[in-house]
Amino acid sequence: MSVFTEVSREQLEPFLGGFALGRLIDFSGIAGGSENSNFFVACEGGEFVLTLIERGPQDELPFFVELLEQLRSAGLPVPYAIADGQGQRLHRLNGRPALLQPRLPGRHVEQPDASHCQAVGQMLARLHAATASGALQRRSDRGLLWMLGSGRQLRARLDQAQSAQLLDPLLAQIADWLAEPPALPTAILHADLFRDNVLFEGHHLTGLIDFYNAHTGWTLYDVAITVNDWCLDAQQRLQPELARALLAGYAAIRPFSAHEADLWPAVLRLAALRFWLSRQLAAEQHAGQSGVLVKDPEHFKRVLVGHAEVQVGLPLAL
Ligand SMILES: Nc1ncnc2c1ncn2[C@@H]1O[C@H](COP(=O)(O)OP(=O)(O)O)[C@@H](O)[C@H]1O
Ligand SMILES: N[C@@H](CCOP(=O)(O)O)C(=O)O
Repeated sequence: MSVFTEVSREQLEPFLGGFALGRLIDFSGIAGGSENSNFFVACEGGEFVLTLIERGPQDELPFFVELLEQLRSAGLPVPYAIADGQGQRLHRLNGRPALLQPRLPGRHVEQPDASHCQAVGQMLARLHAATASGALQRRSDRGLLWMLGSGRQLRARLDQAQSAQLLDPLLAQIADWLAEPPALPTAILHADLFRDNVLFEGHHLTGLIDFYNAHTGWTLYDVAITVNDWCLDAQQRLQPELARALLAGYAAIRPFSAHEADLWPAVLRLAALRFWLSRQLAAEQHAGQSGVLVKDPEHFKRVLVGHAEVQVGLPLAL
């Protein structure tokens, strides 16, 4: 499923009229998304992406508009909400909040090599550097407390050996972190920088998209989320060459501390658990529904198992 709310030419033309982008040439729904309704829109004045927001707290949309403006000002290749002739960036179309953004060039990389991973690491560090001041803040609805609660529910469905091996140590760690949060650097995290949210032209990174999970958090956690998607082999174990390249790309801009290096194995597992839990939840919510793309929760269980088999430490400056 990708377009939840259809848009007609009769609705789109007057909407676009407010932006002075020339005549509408063509538009089509985008099949790739899972959260919102997205359309590629071609006008005489250029190529755009129209997003109708389907879920999530709508009063938080100004946060995302502001975040993307801040990242754009820092020179990152991100989409941003285009202002109409009245200076409005947030709109409504067909009963939904609507944003019009530039269409970024490039394609998703299915099978990254070390050079792609290094570029992703660098770009993630730039994202964190641009937001580390703390001027913008957002709480995650999938933070440690949510993971502890959802993890305990998942535990009840696993056999004892599996929960003892995979979940119990991690849930104990989360409880400790909640009681005494570690002092780690924070910034705004993308928090979902998977391959389907990055665009490349060859080896040139041309776009970061889909910031709707962005929130304030430990930058190390964002690195872990990213490594857990970009740097795996076919059995969902870390591929050391790819992980080293991504971490080196990141560290060239934001060096890691010894404290981060100590916590890295646990944070990497935490990041795997987060998506195991959210996929499990989605699978249960959408069980039996046709047309809804449900991603395999077991994938992230295997990532967690893989972290016990292959480890790649953080590089530290000498
Ligand atoms: N600004 C953009 N430029 C180019 N392609 C985009 C842009 N925004 C979205 N897309 C395309 O649309 C797809 C779905 O967008 P995404 O924001 O990931 O949707 P969802 O939030 O529904 O998952 C992306 O995978 C990408 O191919
Ligand atoms: N990239 C994620 C999907 C986004 O996570 P969400 O549960 O916060 O919408 C995945 O592959 O599971």
